[in-house]
Amino acid sequence: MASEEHKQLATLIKETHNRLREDYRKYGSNEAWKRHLARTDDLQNYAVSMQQLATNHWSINNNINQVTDKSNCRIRWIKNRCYEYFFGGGKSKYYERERDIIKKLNLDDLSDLPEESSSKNNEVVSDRKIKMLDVGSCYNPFADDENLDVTAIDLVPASDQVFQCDFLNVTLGDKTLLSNNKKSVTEFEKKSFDVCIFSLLLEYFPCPEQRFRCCEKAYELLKDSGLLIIITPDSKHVNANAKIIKSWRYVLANLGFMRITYEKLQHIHCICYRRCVKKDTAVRWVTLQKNLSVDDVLFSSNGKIFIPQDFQTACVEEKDKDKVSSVKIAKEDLADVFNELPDVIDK
Ligand SMILES: C[S@@+](CC[C@H](N)C(=O)[O-])C[C@H]1O[C@@H](n2cnc3c(N)ncnc32)[C@H](O)[C@@H]1O
Repeated sequence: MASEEHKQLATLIKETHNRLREDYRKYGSNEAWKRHLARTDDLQNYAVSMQQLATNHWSINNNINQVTDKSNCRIRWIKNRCYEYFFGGGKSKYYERERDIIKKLNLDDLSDLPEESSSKNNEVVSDRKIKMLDVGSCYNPFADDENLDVTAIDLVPASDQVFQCDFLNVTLGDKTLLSNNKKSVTEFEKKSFDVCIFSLLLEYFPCPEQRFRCCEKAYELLKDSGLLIIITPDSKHVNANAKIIKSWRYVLANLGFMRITYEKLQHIHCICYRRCVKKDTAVRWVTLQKNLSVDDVLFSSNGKIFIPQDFQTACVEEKDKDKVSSVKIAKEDLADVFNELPDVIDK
């Protein structure tokens, strides 16, 4: 049973999400986002509540005896995948796989993809820390890991270790620049991160295009062979929203990301996408999909990342509405999912 305080914190988070979605329906994405950013007190309260829920309530409620698999939480899951990939040979494995695909398809010559040993793209990260960008970090849950060099950003940071930054609107360029007071990031250097984390981030946005824009930005910011790791809440059975998860794979493959790991834990989907050195290698997966219905909005709207909540609102464009009936979506409110995350949080 959730405590009174727990319920209050979750309610505040729900209300923030609901207000943003309501504004999106009324005013469209740009105006809704502007109004959202102007509610500075609400955002500050959201940041404090989110941090308290994650670090006090969810971790206290997390009955360790019931958690047989210690990786059954998002922060640990993310760290484990990073270690496997960057320190445990995963990066070389997928690099070689990409070379094989290119050879097989004669997509290109291999001059940009040299043999593993001499490859800069494939440099092993063992002699340095993994350079991580944690977007929507809130309180920097990765701060204590000595193998990670973390840049944590949030709209409204809950900790001094987190830079203020609106990822949707931040400029990407030749170098990373901070504001004069060193509290905000004003520009990010392209291709400068090994891994980019979206943990419980994408569903914050009410609009499919905004989620896509975040993924595009991650693509620009990652080095070749870098990882985008997405954690998204869903307490339903793995099959309930499988079609949506497949559509993410489809849309992100068209961007140049190859899905390399997928796991459904009790309350979350956990996914790793690898930024291919050659975009064509990722796009190949799309061309191999024979049974996708092009009439289905999930697979016909490039430039959009859908979540189940989109189909309970007026968020789908008028012209796409007929197609939505083919999508079986679990009726669920995102905000409720935040009440159900005890096993996801690890301290
Ligand atoms: C549900 S919280 C997740 C916090 C943390 N990543 C975790 O897993 O516990 C979502 C966070 O994303 C932040 N956020 C939303 N939109 C953002 C944006 N455009 N740029 C940066 N942060 C954003 C919010 O302020 C909020 O702190």
